[in-house]
Amino acid sequence: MESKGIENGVGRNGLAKIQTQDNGVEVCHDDSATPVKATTIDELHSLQKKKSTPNTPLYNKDAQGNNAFANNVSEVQRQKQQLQSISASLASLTRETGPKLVKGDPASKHETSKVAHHHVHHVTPTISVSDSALKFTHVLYNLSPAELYEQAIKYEKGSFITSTGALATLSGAKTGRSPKDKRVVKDETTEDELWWGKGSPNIEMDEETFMVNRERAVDYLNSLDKVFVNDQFLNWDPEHRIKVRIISARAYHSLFMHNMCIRPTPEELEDFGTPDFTIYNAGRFPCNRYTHYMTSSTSIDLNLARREMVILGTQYAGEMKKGLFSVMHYLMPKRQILSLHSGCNMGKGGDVALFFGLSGTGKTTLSTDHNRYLIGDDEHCWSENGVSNIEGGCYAKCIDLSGEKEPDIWNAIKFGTVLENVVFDEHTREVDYMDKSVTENTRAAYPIEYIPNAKIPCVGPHPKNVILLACDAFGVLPPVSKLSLAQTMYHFISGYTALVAGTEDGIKEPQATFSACFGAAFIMLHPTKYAAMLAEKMQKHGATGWLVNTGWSGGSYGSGNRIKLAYTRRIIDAIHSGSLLEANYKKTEVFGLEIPTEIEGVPSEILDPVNTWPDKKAHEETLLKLGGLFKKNFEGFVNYKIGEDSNLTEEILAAGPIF
Ligand SMILES: Nc1ncnc2c1ncn2[C@@H]1O[C@H](COP(=O)(O)OP(=O)(O)O)[C@@H](O)[C@H]1O
Ligand SMILES: C=C(OP(=O)(O)O)C(=O)O
Ligand SMILES: [Ca+2]
Ligand SMILES: [Mn+2]
Repeated sequence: MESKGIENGVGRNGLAKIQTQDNGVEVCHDDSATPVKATTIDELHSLQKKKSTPNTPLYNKDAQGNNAFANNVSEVQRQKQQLQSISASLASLTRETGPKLVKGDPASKHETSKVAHHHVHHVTPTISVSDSALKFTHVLYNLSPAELYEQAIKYEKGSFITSTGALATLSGAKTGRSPKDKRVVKDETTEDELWWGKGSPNIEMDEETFMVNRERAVDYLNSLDKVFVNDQFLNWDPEHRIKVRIISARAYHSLFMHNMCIRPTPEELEDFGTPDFTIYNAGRFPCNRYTHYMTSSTSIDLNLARREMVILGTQYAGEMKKGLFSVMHYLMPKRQILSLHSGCNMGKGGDVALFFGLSGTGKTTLSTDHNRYLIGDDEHCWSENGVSNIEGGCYAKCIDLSGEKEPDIWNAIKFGTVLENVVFDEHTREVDYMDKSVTENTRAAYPIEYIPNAKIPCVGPHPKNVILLACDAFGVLPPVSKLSLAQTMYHFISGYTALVAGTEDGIKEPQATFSACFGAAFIMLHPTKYAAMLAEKMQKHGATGWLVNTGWSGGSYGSGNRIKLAYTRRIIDAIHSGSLLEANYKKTEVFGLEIPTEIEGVPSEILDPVNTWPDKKAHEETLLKLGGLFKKNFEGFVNYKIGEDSNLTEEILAAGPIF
C-alpha cells in the first residue's frame, strides 16, 4: 500500500509522504519502548512524584533509604508536634480556638485528604466557638524553590519565570522599606535598654496596640486557604544561632526568606522545636487607622519581650530581612557580640575585610569579589570567635546591572533567585536591568552559594581591615583615606552618605544623610554602645580603618561623575593586599584625612579630590559645606562617653573636620 521513499509517495494533499522505516509492517508505531504501567492518566501522574518532602526525616530511613515501618509511629508523632507548634504560633489570643491546620496545598486534594487524616490539629468545637474555629487553614511548610515557583506562578499575579530561570515578582505598592512605620514596643525593660528619641529608629508603641495588630495579622492569615511557614536560622556561628519562623501569605515571601535566611538541613529541621522569634507577615492586609499610633496603612511592629514581629500593609520583602536584623542588633550585644551592617569577605590568605555602608554605597558589590571568598553581603556578627554572617543569602540591587561589570551577581540570577520589580520582555522574558518603570530599587535575592566563591560555612577570623563606604555625591571626600582609630569611630558614628536628587522637582543638589553606625534604621541601642564595641575589637585585633568614597569625583552630582567601579576595585585590592599600608600619605584640609599619593591601576590625580575639580573655589565651598554638616550632625553625640576610656572619647571628638 505505502510506497518506498519520498520520491514516489504522494499524499492526499499532494505533498510528498515521509516514510520513516521500510520494514514491511503496515501499522506505524510511535516508538518501540515498553508502555507505561498505568491504566489511567491519574495513575500515570502518580508515578511522577516520589514521596519526599524537605521535612522528611532521615533518621527513620533504613540503609536503602526506605522509610522503616517500625519508626512510622514516631514520624507521625513528630509531624503532629510540628503542626502543634505552628498551630500555637497561629492561635488567636482572643478566642478559645483558631482554625484547624492541615499540611499541604489545598489544591492537591489527593495528598491533603490523606495527610489531613493524621495531621488535623484536633479541637472539639463547641457551640459557643466562632466559625473561624471550624475552618481549615493549609500550611505550606518549608517548601522547596520549585514548589514555591509553582505556587507563585499559579496564584500570585505578576509572577513569571525570566529567561535565566529567576522568579520575577512584584512587591506591590511598596518597593522599599517604610522606616516611619516601624514601631517597637516600649515596656519596662525596653524603656531603659533601647535608644529612644531624636535620631533613633525606634518609634514607640504600647503592648496593647501591638496585640491589636498581632491579632489583626493572625486573623488575616487564618482567614486564608493557605499560609506559608518557613522555619530557618540566623547566624552561622553555631553558638549564637537563632531559630526564626516566618508566617506569610505569599510564595514570594516564603522563597525570599528561604534564600535570605540560613536553610536548615532535614535533620536540623527535625529538631527545630519552638522558634526563638516569629514574624507574622500579613503583607497586603493593612493596619487599621482607628488603632492607636497608626499613622498610615502600613505598620511594622517589633515586640522584643514576645519575640515577635508583625507586618501589616506592605509586601516589600526587605522589611522581613531588615526587621530580623534589628532583632539581632538587640540580642547579640546582650551576649557581647557586635552586630554589623556590613558586607564581609576573606582573602586566600585568611585576611578578613568588613564593608560598612548605607544602602547603595557598595557593600554587596564590593564584598562580591571574584578573587576573594564571600562571607556575606549585608549583616554580620563579630564575636570572640571571629566574624559570622547572620544570613544565608544576598540581596543585590540590580538597577543597571551588567554581566561585564558584575559577573558574579549577574550569574547568580538563575533558577531559585527572586527578582523583585524588574521589567522584562513579554516574549523572551529577558530582563531589562536599565528599566526603572516599576522602581529604581529593583532587587535580586539569591542563596549565598550562588556566588562561586562563597565561604561555607559563612564564618571567618577577626577582621584585618574595616572599610567605611560613603557615596559622597558632593564629590569632596577622597576616593580612599587611611583612618586612625579615633577617625574610624568618628566616621562610624556619623554614618555619612549622600542621596542624589534624582528627577524630583526642586532638589538640585545632593542631600547629606547621617545614619549612625551606617545603619541607624536597624540599631536598637544607642550608637555609642556599638561604637565602643567596635573600637575595643579593632584595637584588640589590630584592624585598620579606611574611608572609601564610592560616590562622586571631579565635582558634585550633576557636574562630576561617579568614581569608576573599576578604580574603586583597585583601591579595595590595595587595601586587601596590604600594599596601601605601605604607601606615602598626605593630609587633607578640613577633614584631616590621610590620603595615599599613588595606587596601582588608579590615576594618581583623582586621589586628591581638589585636583579633579575644575572650579577650585566651588571645591572649597563644597568641602566646607560638607564639613559643617558633619559638625552639626555630631553635636548630638558630644555628651556621650565611648568605652571605658575618656581619652578615646576626646580623641573621637577631635577626629572630625576642623576649620
Ligand atoms: N565606584 C563604585 N563603587 C561601588 N559601587 C558602585 C560604584 N559605581 C557605581 N556603583 C554601583 O552602586 C551600587 C552599589 O549598590 P550595592 O552594592 O547594592 O550597595 P549596598 O549593598 O551597600 O546597598 C551598585 O549598583 C553598583 O554597581
Ligand atoms: C535591603 C536593604 O539593604 P541594602 O540597600 O543595604 O542592600 C535595605 O536597606 O532595605
Ligand atoms: Ca542597607
Ligand atoms: Mn546590599
